[in-house]
Amino acid sequence: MNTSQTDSLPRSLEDDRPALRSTLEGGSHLLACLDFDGTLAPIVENPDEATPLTKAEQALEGLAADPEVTTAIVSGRALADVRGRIDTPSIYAGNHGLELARNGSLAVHPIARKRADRLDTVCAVLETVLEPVPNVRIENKRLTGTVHLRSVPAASRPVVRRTTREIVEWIAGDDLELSSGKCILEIGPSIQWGKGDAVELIAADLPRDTIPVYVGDDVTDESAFRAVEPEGIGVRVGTDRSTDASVQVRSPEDVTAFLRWLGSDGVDHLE
Ligand SMILES: O=P(O)(O)OC[C@H]1O[C@H](O[C@H]2O[C@H](CO)[C@@H](O)[C@H](O)[C@H]2O)[C@H](O)[C@@H](O)[C@@H]1O
Repeated sequence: MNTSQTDSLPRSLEDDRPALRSTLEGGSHLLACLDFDGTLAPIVENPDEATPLTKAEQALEGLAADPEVTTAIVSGRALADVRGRIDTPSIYAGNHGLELARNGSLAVHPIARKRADRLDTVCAVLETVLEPVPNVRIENKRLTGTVHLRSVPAASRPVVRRTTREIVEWIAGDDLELSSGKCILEIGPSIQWGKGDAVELIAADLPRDTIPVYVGDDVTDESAFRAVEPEGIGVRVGTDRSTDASVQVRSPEDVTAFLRWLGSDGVDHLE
């Protein structure tokens, strides 16, 4: 990266500096995979208003300009949605890894594609049935769906959870399943496929001694941490629960500082 100065690591990562350097020394290329909400973009009440921090975007642009670095966004959002919010990386995985755009082509998980009509029906029925609940929001992402609870009054949340579970079971049986995230219920195909699988696919195209780095904040990011560790570096945003990431930072501001450090001091340690 063309930077004349070395940036500092976030204070919470200072103790990890020797381990980070020695991991990077093992490779000649870096794969930097970033989650979007809660990682590059602070969590906000209205999902339509999520925007990356300007400095985070700039730090990512700096990394992406380095020929020794490949950057990717790996998001729970629909691919087209997240791509419209940040356009720096060359690779995008959307819907928790069920769709992957790279090298000018788009791959969609075949089972997720087959179950998309059922997902669409579930979302349409939920729109109608949950309509009386104040501020509930159904995000139909074509391959997965999200029921947003953040603005729903606490007293109404149990009924939203129960109704969603019943409707998914009634319409899709075992073909779709429910999981949870930050104030959301996620509805998706019941298959063993997640962000970690997408990260492995992306890494398989890169030089063998690529060091994979994954930064994320939510439950679906855990499979990606497991995919990159221990040869690479998993960075969890948040300190409120246990994680398979080996390092933790507190906020998207810390992620920005980490990305800046990676682009200056970090890449200098690659072979
Ligand atoms: O994997 P990600 O890129 O982090 O996407 C996970 C979900 O992010 C979005 O929801 C979350 O962010 C919203 C905006 O800050 C917030 O209102 C919501 O409570 C969070 O859960 C997105 O809307 C979902 O589709 C993604 O699955």
